[in-house]
Amino acid sequence: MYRILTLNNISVKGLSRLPRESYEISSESSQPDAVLLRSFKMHEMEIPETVKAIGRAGAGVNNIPVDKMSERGVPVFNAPGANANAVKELVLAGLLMASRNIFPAMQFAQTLEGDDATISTAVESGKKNYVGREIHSKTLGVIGLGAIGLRVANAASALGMKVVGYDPLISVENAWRLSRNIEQAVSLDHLFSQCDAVTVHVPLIEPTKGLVSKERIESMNDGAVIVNLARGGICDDEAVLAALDSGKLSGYVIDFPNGALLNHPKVISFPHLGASTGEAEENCAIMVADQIKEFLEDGIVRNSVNFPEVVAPRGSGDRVTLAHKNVPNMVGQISTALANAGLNIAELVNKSRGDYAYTIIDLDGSVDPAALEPLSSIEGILAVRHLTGK
Ligand SMILES: NC(=O)C1=CN([C@@H]2O[C@H](COP(=O)(O)OP(=O)(O)OC[C@H]3O[C@@H](n4cnc5c(N)ncnc54)[C@H](O)[C@@H]3O)[C@@H](O)[C@H]2O)C=CC1
Ligand SMILES: O=C(O)C(=O)COP(=O)(O)O
Repeated sequence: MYRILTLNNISVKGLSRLPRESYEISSESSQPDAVLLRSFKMHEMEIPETVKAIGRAGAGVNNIPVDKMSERGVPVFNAPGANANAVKELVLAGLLMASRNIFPAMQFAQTLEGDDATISTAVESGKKNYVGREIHSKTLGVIGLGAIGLRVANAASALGMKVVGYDPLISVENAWRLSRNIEQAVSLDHLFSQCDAVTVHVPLIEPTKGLVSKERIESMNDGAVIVNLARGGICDDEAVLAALDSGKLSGYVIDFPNGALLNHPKVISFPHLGASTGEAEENCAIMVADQIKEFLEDGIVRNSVNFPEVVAPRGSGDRVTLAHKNVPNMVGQISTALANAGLNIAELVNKSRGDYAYTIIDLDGSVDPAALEPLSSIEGILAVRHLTGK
């Protein structure tokens, strides 16, 4: 029986991929084999030694101590692209809300009273206070052309915007999928200097902290809009508020409000709503539950953010998986330890990614677990698992 600890509500469609005959799923499991979560902040949590994998039903992993898990040989999985359409749609909604003063105009409409003729008169005289700007022909900068940024860039271009993109690490696949109408910005400074609106779609990591800075905002066109459905901390909030007050910016759309932003009339705050659609919640939960199942049952690593992708069809014998440091002679030492134990390797796959590597070994027949004990004492080995033949 595998034990799964859930730290957030995970879509039932996803959880149903883990059959109850072999999976016990609980929000209170004390010795879990794996953890499933969304935005729960794990940094302060004592993560039990029994945890072999963590599955983030979503994209961002800044709520998970990924480095600590890497050192324990624990893969952290996410669900790339599974909520990207949901975020794209809310980005477009936010951009339109900011451009057309939709929220204050709605608030005005809700205050109207009287008979139909009175309301109609008030509507016609009041609307001049909410005149907006069209997004058509305006320039949108999209920072980060991953699953979300790619979709936002293509959709905005289809709506008639001039789109400029920036992503020095863009994947080949996404570069192919990007509309050829999207221009490539040579630098972030160059992007900001030509934009009427900028939307950020990068992870919150050291190089992206404060990326939307005072200087860059000042270089934008007057009355520009910033959209941040990525993470708080990517924009310098103090600079954004000053630019809203001076009129340099006309709107700020944020999915991660804080005390300073909440009451500003030009800030459009959403309660971290980007991925909150039934479709996205299901997609994410299904993807990550499948990946956790494959890992627990077959040691397969797919869509991990800290270990390489290692997919190998299962043989009939026992399987040994090893998460280890990416240093010379690991495979040599592992093979020697197995040979010393009299074990014959049927298949071996080894892949590395940065400082870490992962090896799957299929053995001939079944193996006494004691014979595998020497593997754990090889320097640089982080986690060893023995999966008995199917
Ligand atoms: N508001 C919400 O509910 C949601 C927010 N997010 C946030 O959006 C972020 C992006 O999500 P996805 O597009 O799915 O991730 P992704 O991993 O597909 O795309 C991220 C892109 O950012 C690029 N990038 C990384 N560092 C960069 C830098 N310094 N400058 C420019 N580009 C850089 C990468 O090359 C990659 O193409 C997530 O990390 C998460 O923080 C994601 C989903 C939902
Ligand atoms: O996928 C992400 O990065 C998100 O921010 C979505 O978070 P959530 O799963 O809605 O708590």
